[in-house]
Amino acid sequence: MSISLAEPVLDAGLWPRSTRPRGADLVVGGLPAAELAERFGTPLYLLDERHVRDTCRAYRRALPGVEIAYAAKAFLCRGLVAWLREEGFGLDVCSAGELELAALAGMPGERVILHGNAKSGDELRAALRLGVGRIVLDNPAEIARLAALVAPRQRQRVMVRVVPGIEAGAHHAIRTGGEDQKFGLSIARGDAEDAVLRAVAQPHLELTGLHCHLGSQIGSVRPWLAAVGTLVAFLAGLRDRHGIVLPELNLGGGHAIAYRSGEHALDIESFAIDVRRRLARQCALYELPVPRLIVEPGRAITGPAGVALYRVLVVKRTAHRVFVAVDGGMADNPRPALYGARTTVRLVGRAGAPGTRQVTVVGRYCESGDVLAADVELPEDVRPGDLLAMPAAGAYQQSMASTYNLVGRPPVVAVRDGRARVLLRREGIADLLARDVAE
Ligand SMILES: Cc1ncc(COP(=O)(O)O)c(C=O)c1O
Ligand SMILES: N[C@@H](CCCC[NH3+])C(=O)O
Repeated sequence: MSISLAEPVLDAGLWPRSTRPRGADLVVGGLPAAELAERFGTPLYLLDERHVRDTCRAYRRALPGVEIAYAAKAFLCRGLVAWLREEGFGLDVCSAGELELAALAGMPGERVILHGNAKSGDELRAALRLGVGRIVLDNPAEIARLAALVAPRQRQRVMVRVVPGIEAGAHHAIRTGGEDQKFGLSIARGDAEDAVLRAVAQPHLELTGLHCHLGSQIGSVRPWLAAVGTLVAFLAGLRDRHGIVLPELNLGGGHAIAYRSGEHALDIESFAIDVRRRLARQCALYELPVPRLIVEPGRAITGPAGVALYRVLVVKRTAHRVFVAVDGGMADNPRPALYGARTTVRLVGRAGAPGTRQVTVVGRYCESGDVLAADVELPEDVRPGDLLAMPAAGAYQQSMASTYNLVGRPPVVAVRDGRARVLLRREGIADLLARDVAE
């Protein structure tokens, strides 16, 4: 049986859980996509609040006793931080901007973890002022710099980011566990051990443990199991050689989600069971106390809860392909251009012709590489004015958006139980011009 994309069939793993077909439209968070596009304009990003909250609860159920810090770089705004705070999550931040927003949104400082391979003095000072739970040290010089900033009677908790020498992640640009990259300190070269010794020698720093982040969009538990092996062996070495026993282990994020039919998200329950079992076994082997775990998922929390809506402006046939040009593109979603990322596209708001044609969905920006979805099937009568929806749009799209060509960034609207609430408003030309202060 052949199924046309115009028919109301949904791949349940791709769209926010509240998504339902209604005629030719999709209803998300109880609201028809076409109506939301009319009301808020396009491009438009929707975020299903219940989906975010349900995912947080699934993580907490799967990982009792584990500290979970959402990676703010995936997407951040005050409304989201309020949901995360209520769901018992912390926040992983990597800039003074993310840090200040977290504080403004009422995230308790002790639940915040500051990262960064090149933190500025202002960022370190802001972290100390706001009382962040942990600062993750990424290079030896930072250890003395931070220690010098801590007030005389204060003690700042820190972790050391280590490189376990494990390659994992969907694209070379988002792999951070291998030896040849800018983040962290190599265990194999002895850099990590040197940093641990420097950190424990600082009376104003309290070293609580190790951090490692292998990469992003990792679909199998295996790389983390390998990392646990390496990290526990290193912990045992620290104890044997220096009498240092560290009580915490932060395994970072990187949990994969599905962008297209047939792709699988990382199974968080298997992750929880397998990682904890491996950790317990390795620690027993070395007679080490089992460290308390921390994880930092970003994409897995907000990615699947998001939908991007675009309006078709132009359909152009060339000798090579049919281009469907929409009113957004690489500035609001740079992932296809940066990582060759592939996504799903669906016509919404009207029933298309039963037959499909292969098209390339492109953006409106002045780059030939501004391709949102190459070689996808859409109804053969796709035309200007049509509305296209793309799922799994809640992470690393808005947060990496730019104002290229002086086009403002789209709004983000939370949907829940038939109600819509603007989280981030559309950036207008006045916003863009306001930065330009020279006469
Ligand atoms: C230190 C750290 N933690 C967590 C994450 C979150 O990654 P993801 O959104 O893939 O879960 C990242 C980004 O890859 C990171 O650099
Ligand atoms: N921006 C990347 C993820 C980077 C994670 C950074 N540590 C993506 O869209 O896949």
